[in-house]
Order: sequence, then structure tokens, then C-alpha cells
Amino acid sequence: MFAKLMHGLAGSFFHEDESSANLLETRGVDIKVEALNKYFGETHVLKDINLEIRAGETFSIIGPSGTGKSVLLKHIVKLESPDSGQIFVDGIPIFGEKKTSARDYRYSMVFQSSALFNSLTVGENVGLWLREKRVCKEQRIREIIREKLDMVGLAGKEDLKTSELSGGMKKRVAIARSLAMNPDLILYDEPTAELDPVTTDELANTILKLKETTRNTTVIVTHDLNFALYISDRIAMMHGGTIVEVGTPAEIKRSQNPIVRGFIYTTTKGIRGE
Ligand SMILES: Nc1ncnc2c1ncn2[C@@H]1O[C@H](COP(=O)(O)OP(=O)(O)OP(=O)(O)O)[C@@H](O)[C@H]1O
Repeated sequence: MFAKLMHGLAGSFFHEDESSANLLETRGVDIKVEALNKYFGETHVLKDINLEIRAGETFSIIGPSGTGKSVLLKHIVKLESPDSGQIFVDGIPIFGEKKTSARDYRYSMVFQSSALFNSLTVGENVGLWLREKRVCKEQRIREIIREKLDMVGLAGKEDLKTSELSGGMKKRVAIARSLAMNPDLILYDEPTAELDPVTTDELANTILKLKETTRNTTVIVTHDLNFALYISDRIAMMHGGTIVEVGTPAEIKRSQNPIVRGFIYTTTKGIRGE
């Protein structure tokens, strides 16, 4: 677990030996959540969740605090296991009897806190997983670090100290680190928390731009409705441990579901008196 957290929770769904990772190939994976239930003691936190996330899409899970968004995300990366139900990655179940797959499915999570090592430089943080797993030669690792930093708008910043970066830059370094393993699935937990509106906007554009060059599936958990509406192909709204609506940003905005309308109203109230 600690090793996984060190790399921003990077791993493979079905392969233990990541040194054999094929870094050239990235393919979006589809995820199917089927009748998922989770209890913490007496509390029923996930209530019969059914959800399909399509290969290559940017999918956001929105909703108020405490509704189970993060718990659902943790199930997708196997940090939690369900009391009942299943999650399928490209049709293969991830819980229960150990399954093997000819293909390596890599995932990587970008944490709210960015979870970088302050004692390391930007480049060292980005290259951590590649060096530890020795997936390629040092010269190629340096090229990958440059390439990934370029993708998040931080070209030439590899020698900067991580401790000296702004919150927005740290977030972008954390994304570059996640991209280093060419994940088929990238997950973001509250990516805009603690960011100001301008930095949030830059981050949204970075994520959108990444989608032009990577084919991975992107799953985002956020309270930030505007951010989700701007960057997502589809959005699921969670409330009280259930999914109350799934749709495109336009469909979510037009939704007549009172819970969705209430969430939109409270987050976009406008100016009092106008
Ligand atoms: N390990 C745990 N043990 C006990 N209860 C937990 C655990 N993890 C989460 N919970 C509870 O599950 C519920 C859902 O939590 P979760 O973190 O998924 O909410 P969320 O929708 O992501 O909200 P937030 O945005 O505030 O994190 C909460 O009531 C929380 O207290």
C-alpha cells in the first residue's frame, strides 16, 4: 500500500509485475459498476450502485459532501472492497477470485493533496515510479519526464524544488507523475480543492488538452459543478449513497430531478438582490 501511495496510487488491475509494463500502449478502459453495496458498521454508504463509464471518456462524479463519491472511487482502484456487487474493467471482474488478463491495465490516481515528495525535485517526483520499477533505461526515463512535464505545461521545470511550487503547479506535477506510467485509467480526487478560480480554469484546460493526446479513461470526483460541466463528457450525480442522475453536461443542466436542480441552485445562486 505505501509503495502505491508513494506513486500517487499507481498500479495494475491484473498484473503484479509492473516491470513488464508496455509503456507504448495506452487504451481507455471501460468500467462497469454492478449492484455495488458498501457498509461501514451500520452505515450503508454505497447503495446498489450501477454505473457504466465508457472507454476514453471523461466522467465526473459530483454531489455534496459525505454522499459516498470518494468511497466509490476507492472501490474502482481496489482501496476498498464491496460487501456485495462487482466492478468490471473491460468486462473482467476486479474483486473475488484472482483473474488474469493478457493485457496490462494501468491506473493512476491524482490525490487532492497532490502527495508529492517535497525533498525531491519536480523531475524526480515525475520519474519516481519509472525508476523504482526499472521499466526502462535512464535516458528514456529522462525523456519521459520531459515529455510529461511538457504535456501539463511545465516544460523545463524538472530541476525546480517541489516545496517551492504553487498549489496549481503541484497539481500539474502530480498529473505528470500519474501520466509517467501511461495509465489506461486516470482518476482525480477533488482536483480543484484548495485552488483559486484562475488556477482551477488552467487545470481544466490542462486536463482537456491532455485528452487530445492520451486515449485513457478519466474519472473525476468533485464538488465543483462548473468544473465538471466544463470538462466532462458525462456526469453522475450522487446523493445519499445512490446515483440519482447520469447524463451529458447539457442533460445535467436541463435535469428536472429535484436533487440535481437543488445542487445546481445552491452552487450557482448568483448575486443576492439581482
Ligand atoms: N473508512 C471509513 N470508515 C467509516 N466510515 C467511512 C469511511 N470512509 C468513508 N466513510 C463514511 O462514508 C460516507 C461517505 O464518505 P465519502 O468520503 O465517500 O463522501 P464524499 O461524497 O466523497 O464526500 P467528501 O467530498 O466530503 O469527501 C461518509 O459518511 C464517511 O464518513
